[in-house]
Amino acid sequence: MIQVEGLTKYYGEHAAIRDVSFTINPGEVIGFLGLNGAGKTTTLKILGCVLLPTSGRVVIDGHDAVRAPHEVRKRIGFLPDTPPLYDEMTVGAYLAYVAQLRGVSGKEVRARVAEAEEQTALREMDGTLISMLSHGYRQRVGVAQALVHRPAFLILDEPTSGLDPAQIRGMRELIRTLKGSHTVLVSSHILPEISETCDRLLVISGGQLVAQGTEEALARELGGGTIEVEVRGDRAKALEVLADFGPVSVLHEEGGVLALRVEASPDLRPRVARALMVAGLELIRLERGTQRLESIFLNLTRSGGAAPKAVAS
Ligand SMILES: Nc1ncnc2c1ncn2[C@@H]1O[C@H](COP(=O)(O)OP(=O)(O)OP(=O)(O)O)[C@@H](O)[C@H]1O
Repeated sequence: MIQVEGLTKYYGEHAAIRDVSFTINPGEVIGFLGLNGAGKTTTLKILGCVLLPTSGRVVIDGHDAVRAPHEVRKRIGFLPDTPPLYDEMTVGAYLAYVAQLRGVSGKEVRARVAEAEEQTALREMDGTLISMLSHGYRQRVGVAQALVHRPAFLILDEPTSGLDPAQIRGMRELIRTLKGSHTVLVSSHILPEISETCDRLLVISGGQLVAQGTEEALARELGGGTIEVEVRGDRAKALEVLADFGPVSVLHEEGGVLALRVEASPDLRPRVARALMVAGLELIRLERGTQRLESIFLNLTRSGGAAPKAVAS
């Protein structure tokens, strides 16, 4: 279990994070969501034992990150925003070096390197110089170095940053395969990525944790969420009916069918359906919108950290 209590970090006069507290249970995959400069990297570096907090504490499986960093480092694997790779080494040699640094015994090193390469689909790159790797493969080596000592807890800072769509899909699949065997904290400012891979979200804004919970629960608590409908009939009437529920946008219009999105809680779907039918519109489709997480996120971060703290589960 990971317990973070009242974590604060000042850079000079500037507080990068303030009074951040959360708990992560074994086996959970947690998304750490925030805009640029929100304080994600600072928090993750403290959890990764590469930065000391100004105040507050991090306890991992009963070990305090400041008082017992060695114990904590054994239990965590950290992919920083820039992976610490040595260009002049081969992938295999680098991973073996990292394994030894992290205390893996000499006779186990080869097996652990092979295991980490297997997990990150790097087997065929074992003998390749790191300087020859594409950005996507370098990210994978970054994840492999975080896994090589078999830590229970993995911290991944923006693992998909700079990857192309195919590589992003590969990284998402990799994170999914780690689910169950590892506890994972993965940061991102890319919403769909977090939504697809994580069990629960921590949302940080202006250095403060502004919400935590499942996507469903946050949508419920914070009134975020959208409803999408397709209707046939009087266009102006459809817009008028939906505007009673929230801001409306037109998604597309084809063959007399109008697709619309309204920013309203998906719980209101039965009322929206009734209102459209009462207004004489032909209802073709009505469902929970896919932009749900984005609207929650924008609601939470719009006020730059002044949003009320919401805990939902
Ligand atoms: N070494 C540093 N010295 C001074 N200020 C810093 C330092 N590192 C970060 N900051 C500031 O602390 C705040 C939080 O930065 P942090 O890098 O933790 O955010 P982030 O959420 O990871 O952002 P990004 O997504 O852009 O990486 C920002 O205002 C940043 O400018």
